This record gives sequence, structure tokens and C-alpha cells, in this order.
Amino acid sequence: MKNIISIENVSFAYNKENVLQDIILSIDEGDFVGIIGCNGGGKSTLMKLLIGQLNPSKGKIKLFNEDLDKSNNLNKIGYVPQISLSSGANFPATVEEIVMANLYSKVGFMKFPKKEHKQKVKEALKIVNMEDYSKRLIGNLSGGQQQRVMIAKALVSEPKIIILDEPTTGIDATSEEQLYTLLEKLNKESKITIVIVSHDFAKISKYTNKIFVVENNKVSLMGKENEV
Ligand SMILES: Nc1ncnc2c1ncn2[C@@H]1O[C@H](COP(=O)(O)OP(=O)(O)OP(=O)(O)O)[C@@H](O)[C@H]1O
Repeated sequence: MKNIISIENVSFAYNKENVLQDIILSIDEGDFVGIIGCNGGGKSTLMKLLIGQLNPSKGKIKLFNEDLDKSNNLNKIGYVPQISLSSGANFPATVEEIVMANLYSKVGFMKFPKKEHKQKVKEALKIVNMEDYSKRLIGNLSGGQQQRVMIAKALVSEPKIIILDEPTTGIDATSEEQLYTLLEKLNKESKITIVIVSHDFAKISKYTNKIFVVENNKVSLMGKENEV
């Protein structure tokens, strides 16, 4: 399988606090990757390094075989950050506005979205089964529905990889199962590589083909590859 992300001996520290040390990690096209580990272990930090929001203090990250810091391919990664559902409750934006926000670079500054942009938003919302909610304020949706909108937002820019940081926090078991089923479909049918951070080992084991454990400043691969 084609390698799309490779982390080579990367270390990272916030000020003097060493969070990740000499880590090695490889993700191939079509992988469904789980990232687990204890609280404060460095999972979110690792995700932020993958999307170029943080830079390694040592080592190299490659995206599609190019140095990530010089790469033009960062737009091929869709990122669904850890969200606090309560903080978004009063956010005065509709579902379609939230998803459209990821097309602003295509729409252009101070310009109105064209028909084609609206169509893309509609298609992304259809994939996550939220097309009937496009005019609703984001704060008036359930936690599971808000997460689906965030995935539509990531999908609208047609990514090759989607990275999700604990997307099931605060949502019920049924919505969680639906979310994983949706991710599985995107992975199998749309061939999108998925990287998901979670505390739920049982769920992660069921859906992923590769699991990395972030622990004691290190990242190790669990012996699960090729089982699925
Ligand atoms: N912006 C920051 N500045 C300084 N330290 C930070 C910053 N962000 C995170 N840290 C510290 O880095 C360490 C790793 O944090 P990180 O958020 O990556 O862990 P995590 O594994 O995602 O945790 P959780 O499971 O609780 O979400 C923690 O000790 C945290 O306090």
C-alpha cells in the first residue's frame, strides 16, 4: 500500500515540557487508524503535528512523500478537532454556513458562494445524512448531529485523509455507532484514509486496521495490522 504520512524520529516539546520523543509512525493510503493513550499523553499534539499546526522540534514529517512544512497537500487533510459541545451551543451560524466555511478559499474573500459551492455543501451534508438540517443553527442540534456537520465540513474540501480528535465525546451510544459506521463507509467506499483519536479501545479495535498507542512520550504500533 502507498505510504501517505510518515513521521520520522519526531520530537516535540511545549516550552521545556517534552511531550513526544523520537516517534516513528507510518500511515498508508486506505488505512483506518486508531490513536489511543492516557489523558495528557500527547494524542492531540500528535494530530496537530500531522496537520501542520505545530512543528516538530526534531525529525521530519512527510505527507505524500514531501516534507510537510513545504507541502502543498495540506488541503488534502480534513481535520475534525476536539470540540466542546456546550461552547458551540450559542454560535450564531447555520449548518450550511459552518460547512461552507471550508470553501471560503474557493469562494473568495467578500464574495458570495456560487451555485457550485452550494451544491458541494449539499452533497457533503447528504453524505452525513444531515441535508434536511442545513438551515438550522448549529447550537440547536444534538451532539451527534453536530459531529456529523463537522465531518461534512471536513468532507466538503474533498480530502484524502480525515483526522478526528475524540469525535464521540459527549454523544450517546447510538450516535457513536452511527458515526463509526459513517467513517467506515467513507473509508471503504470513498477510499478516504481515517485517523481517529479515541479513549474507547473496544470501538477502535472493531473498526480500525491499525492502532497506535501514545504513552510515556513514545508512540507504538499495536500488533493488529493486517488482521482486518
Ligand atoms: N498549548 C499548550 N501549551 C503547553 N502545554 C500544552 C499545550 N497543549 C497541551 N499541552 C500539554 O501537553 C501534554 C499533552 O497534551 P495533549 O492535549 O496532546 O494530550 P492528549 O493525549 O490529547 O490528552 P487528552 O486525552 O486529555 O485529550 C499535556 O501535558 C498538556 O498539558
